[in-house]
Amino acid sequence: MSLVAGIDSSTQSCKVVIRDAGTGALIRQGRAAHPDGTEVHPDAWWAALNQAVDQAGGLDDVAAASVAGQQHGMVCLDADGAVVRPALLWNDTRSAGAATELIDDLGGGDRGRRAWADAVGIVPVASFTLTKLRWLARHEPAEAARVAAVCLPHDWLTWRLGGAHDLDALRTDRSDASGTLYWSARTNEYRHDLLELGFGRRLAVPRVLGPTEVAGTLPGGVPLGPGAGDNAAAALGAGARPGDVVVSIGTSGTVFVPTDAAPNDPTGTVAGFADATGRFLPIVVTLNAARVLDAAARLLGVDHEGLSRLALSAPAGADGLVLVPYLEGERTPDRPHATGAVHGLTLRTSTPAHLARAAVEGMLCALADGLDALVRQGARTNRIVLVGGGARSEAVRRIAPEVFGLPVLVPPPGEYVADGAARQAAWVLSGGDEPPAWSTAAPQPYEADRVPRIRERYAGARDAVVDRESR
Ligand SMILES: Nc1ncnc2c1ncn2[C@@H]1O[C@H](COP(=O)(O)OP(=O)(O)O)[C@@H](O)[C@H]1O
Ligand SMILES: O=C(CO)[C@@H](O)[C@H](O)COP(=O)(O)O
Repeated sequence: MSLVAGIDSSTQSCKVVIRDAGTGALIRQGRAAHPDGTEVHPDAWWAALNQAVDQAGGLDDVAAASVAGQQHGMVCLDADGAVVRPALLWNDTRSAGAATELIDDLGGGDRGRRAWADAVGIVPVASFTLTKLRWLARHEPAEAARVAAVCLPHDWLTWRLGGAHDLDALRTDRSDASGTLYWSARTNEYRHDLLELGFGRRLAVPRVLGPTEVAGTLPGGVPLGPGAGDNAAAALGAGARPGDVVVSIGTSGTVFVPTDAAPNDPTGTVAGFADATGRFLPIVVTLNAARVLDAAARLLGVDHEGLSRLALSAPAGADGLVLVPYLEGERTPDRPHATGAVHGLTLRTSTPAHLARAAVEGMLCALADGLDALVRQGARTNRIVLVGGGARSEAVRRIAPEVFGLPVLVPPPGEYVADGAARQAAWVLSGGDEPPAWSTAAPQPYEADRVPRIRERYAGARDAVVDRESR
């Protein structure tokens, strides 16, 4: 029996799974927390990775390993390979102004957005790496002057695992490269000109590998796969089939479908990422998902189970109470400075149950808006596959079909991003055109009639929010 390791360095924690390369059976696992905040030194990810690997019984007996991770985070290295400053993460919105400037640089407004979508398949918002590089160049010129190379969280961790020091040894994969604004999933090429436009000069960047190319080796010669962005890895781990829309409720909320054709959405709502199999991954991402539930539970003084029970005890639509979930600002829609809001308070709706229900519905409505955008881009949508920490909530599982209007399948709770990385590692070993077929446990189906008034009421409320107070 050969074993493979899959690692997910996500926003809140690092998760490691060790699986049988042939069958996919779970053998061991581990996890360790990451620090809070939207600016994190990569050394903290390295420490968590080592802790999670130790908890998973080490990597001495694995035949291959791959790292997946949160996308877009700006990891800047100097000429000696040292980290220049803590990484700005995907959910750090300080570069919102830089995103607007980059759109202006290519003609401004709709023209600028279309130019970016045509060039690299995505339109600048604060999440994407190049906006962070522009922010760095403008606000920290001394640090910017030291930067010799830029890479992403999963690239850096793969490089460290391989014991490399040389910037030439940096590797990435198509899925993560496609979220930078300086690599095109459609042409499979870097746009060094756009990197220079954003940062002011060219930088070394990782070589972009195909789905089963080797990115380095662990001590002892064990191959490291190319890795992937977390959503592409989740698609691989959840075994999404044509017509399956994956909805992941983690720190971010994501809605995506693997496709053969590159999407092109000049509004920027649908990002044209690549997947981890050589295809594409049209995706809509929100900044507010599981943490909205965390916040609602905190506000109501209950745990997740309590929140779920409360939400399910209120009527569908919460008698008109609507929670707009922009607690971290928002990326889709592009409202980086927005705050959340509660609308429809009456004596009747002023109960913990109504608020709990409104929190679940509001978070899901934002994702359902994303699903509509994917459909406008031609996505086939037969059913929802619900994953991520928030999918553990019974209320989320039962309310999701009412909001999405599609059957919802919930695979057994698991670490689908780490599983996708493990499956990629097994694919590196097996070779061939397709990843190994792993048998998966049957998902739990959830069906309910669509309740149109939930989304209608949300649509009437979602723009009525105020911006964050400037600090
Ligand atoms: N039963 C539950 N109900 C609602 N949310 C949950 C539940 N269990 C975990 N979560 C939340 O899920 C989030 C973690 O999910 P995860 O997918 O691991 O996130 P990430 O990949 O962004 O680190 C946390 O915010 C956690 O509080
Ligand atoms: O920004 C994106 C994708 O565009 C996020 O998916 C991040 O990659 C982090 O995801 P989680 O840690 O919430 O899974």
